[in-house]
Amino acid sequence: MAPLAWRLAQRWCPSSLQVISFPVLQLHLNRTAMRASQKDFENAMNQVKLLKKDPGNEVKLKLYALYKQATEGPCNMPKPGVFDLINKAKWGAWNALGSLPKETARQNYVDLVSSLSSSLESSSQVEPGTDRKSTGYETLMVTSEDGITKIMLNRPTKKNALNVEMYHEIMHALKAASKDDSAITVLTGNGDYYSSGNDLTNFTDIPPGGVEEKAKNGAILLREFVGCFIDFPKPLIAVVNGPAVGISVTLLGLFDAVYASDRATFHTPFSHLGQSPEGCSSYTFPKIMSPAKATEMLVFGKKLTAGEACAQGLVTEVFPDSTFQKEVWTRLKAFAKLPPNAMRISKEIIRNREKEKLHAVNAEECSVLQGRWLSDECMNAVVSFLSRKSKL
Ligand SMILES: CCCCC/C=C/C(=O)SCCNC(=O)CCNC(=O)[C@H](O)C(C)(C)COP(=O)(O)OP(=O)(O)OC[C@H]1O[C@@H](n2cnc3c(N)ncnc32)[C@H](O)[C@@H]1OP(=O)(O)O
Repeated sequence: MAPLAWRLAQRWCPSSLQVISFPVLQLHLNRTAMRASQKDFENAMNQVKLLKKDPGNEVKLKLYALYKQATEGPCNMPKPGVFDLINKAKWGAWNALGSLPKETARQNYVDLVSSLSSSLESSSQVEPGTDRKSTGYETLMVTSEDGITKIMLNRPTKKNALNVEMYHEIMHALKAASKDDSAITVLTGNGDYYSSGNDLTNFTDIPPGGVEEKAKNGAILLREFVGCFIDFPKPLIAVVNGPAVGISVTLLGLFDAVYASDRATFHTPFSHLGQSPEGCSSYTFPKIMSPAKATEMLVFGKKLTAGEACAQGLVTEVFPDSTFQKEVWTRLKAFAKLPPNAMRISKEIIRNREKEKLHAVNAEECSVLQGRWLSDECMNAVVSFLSRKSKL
């Protein structure tokens, strides 16, 4: 039996299958299960040697840890002494994988190398100062043109739900955009949705450490992810092309401007999902729109139209859907011609005095959410969605 199904059955379906449609979950798990062969693993090891760019220490540590876990299993080395910094870091990375099965570590190693090969290769092909299209991403389309780096969420058939890979790719794309020669950065969605928020299937892949480890890893990922938005140094603009849900809404409080189509809606149904606000919205929303209006959205899950979101200050301006792309991009191209250093410095002076506070809020929200993810309220909501029993 697949681990998630087993755990959910144990924990949330005490007497019957009324809450969870078991075959649906099982089918879902079968569809998503992938295993790398020994040959794939060996190919990946060879690929690492061919990487043209140094992927950096953090990634090298991840590779080391996954390699050791895949070949030897859980960490079996004694913890190095305090002054043995390099071996201590390696030990820490390996030990953090706990009892992750060898096959999963092998698969994660292969995935990581494959993402490195594509992203590093694509960036190494870029000539400085030239327009470019990055094809190295699985879940994004990233282009840089006319002084604008556009990060487009690209899972239109899943309403641009953010799976774990997408969280990592967005962080990667933001880090790259913060250093490239564009003046402004834009986040938008491909298809009819801006984003349906966190991909609820993220909850299905339960590691051997159980739901507690899953929740802990989720909180670490979320904190790092939101931190990238807090620290982003250039003007960051959201082009909200359609409905936005959950984390794709809460993050808007960290953007410097938000342009929305009149088709867009803004929905944060955290209580319905047994969850709590993230993306620093527990701090930014009351400041932007008043505590009572923030409560309507974040606690009672009130869905706002684009016009309402604009009236409450979350959205900068709303455009008719028929002319949205044309009008917004004309405007953005004009902004991108402004002196980039002046824009950066002005953003810094507007945002910097809040940064420390935002990081503290982010940490607190992630820790609260970690607890919520372990609650029956949350798990029932996820199971209900996955078993096709509910939608927002
Ligand atoms: C680790 C960091 C965690 C950060 C914490 C973040 C919290 C949040 O973001 S909370 C918000 C979570 N989002 C949702 O609860 C939305 C769930 N989705 C829906 O309710 C609906 O899909 C819809 C209202 C967004 C759209 O409905 P509809 O127009 O009828 O389209 P479908 O439901 O048929 O969707 C097409 C396709 O996409 C899949 N999908 C859509 N959203 C998600 C999602 N958030 N997670 C996973 N999958 C999603 C949907 O299941 C369909 O898939 P297929 O059936 O395979 O075609």
